[in-house]
Amino acid sequence: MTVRVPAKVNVQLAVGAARPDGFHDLANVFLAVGLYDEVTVTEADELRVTCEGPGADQVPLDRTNLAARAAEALAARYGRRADVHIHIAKDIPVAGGMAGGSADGAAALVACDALWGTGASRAELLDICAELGSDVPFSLVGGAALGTGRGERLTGLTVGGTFHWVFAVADGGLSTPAVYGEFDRLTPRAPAPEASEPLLEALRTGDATALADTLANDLQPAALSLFPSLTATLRTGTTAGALAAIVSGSGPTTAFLTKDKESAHRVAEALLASGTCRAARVAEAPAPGATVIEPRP
Ligand SMILES: C[C@@](CO)(OP(=O)(O)O)[C@H](O)COP(=O)(O)OP(=O)(O)OC[C@H]1O[C@@H](n2ccc(N)nc2=O)[C@H](O)[C@@H]1O
Ligand SMILES: Nc1ncnc2c1ncn2[C@@H]1O[C@H](COP(=O)(O)OP(=O)(O)O)[C@@H](O)[C@H]1O
Repeated sequence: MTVRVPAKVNVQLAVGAARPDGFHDLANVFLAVGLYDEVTVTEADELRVTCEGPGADQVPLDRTNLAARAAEALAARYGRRADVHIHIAKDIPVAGGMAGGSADGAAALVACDALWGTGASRAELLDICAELGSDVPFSLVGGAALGTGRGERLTGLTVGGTFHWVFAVADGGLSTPAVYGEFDRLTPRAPAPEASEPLLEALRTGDATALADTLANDLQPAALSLFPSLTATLRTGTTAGALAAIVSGSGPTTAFLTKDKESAHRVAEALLASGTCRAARVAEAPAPGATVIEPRP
């Protein structure tokens, strides 16, 4: 059973003050983008995880892997053993602020559900996703959604067109808790987070210029503080013609919104030539959430 699952970019990430449980309340506008991991699950004697692709050496293969945790959570709920081999074909940058681990968790859950024929409802699967991590429910649904609470409570959003993006993959990663910690240090009195109406309108109408004017990431100053060279990457992309440049989530991947496909390829070439990133990837949005691709439905 093979499931394809997309990466995400946060077109708005409004962050409130730290809560007593250590998490932050968010207004998190997720957009799924067309960079995908593929997770294949097959029956085995015991739970085992393998991984191939860029950054595979940084992916844990033990029970801390989000895909393994997803399989165990579903198995526990249905009183069975999670005896599966999970193979992850990685294309989403690892530790890059594009929710690669969350994507693999959601994909493994959908794959195991289909393999075992559990018949779990969408609501049940979303509950398990929320237990696994704040970003995991969005990886399941894809498209675009507003995440509130710690990001796990989703409201689907309409997207009225295709957006063209470039993602600059940085040399190295950033830890999500470290970036939230730096946010707390830099923002002693964060206001309550609210979704931006003009941004939601730009998504609804599919207007790239309007979306570019409204992109906002409250974690960006913290990511730049921990990874100062990203400033040069952001500048390179806008100089090359991107409509806007932003850090993706907690970073260090940077995201560039462009007018069309041609412009995206020009920006990607300029980013690569500048030497300010390790790789530049072109992708369209929105993309569908975790979907079974093999056996063909
Ligand atoms: C920042 C975002 C933006 O979408 O993603 P990335 O850019 O890292 O992919 C998310 O908020 C990351 O979500 P996710 O990576 O699922 O986080 P979790 O596993 O739930 O939590 C990891 C840690 O991040 C911090 N955390 C996460 C979510 C949240 N609303 N407030 C937090 O403070 C906490 O320190 C927590 O212990
Ligand atoms: N299936 C997985 N793929 C990638 N990373 C994983 C996975 N499971 C757990 N992790 C851990 O999650 C951390 C964050 O990785 P990732 O989800 O790719 O980035 P981000 O949280 O920045 O979006 C990694 O450093 C890794 O230790």
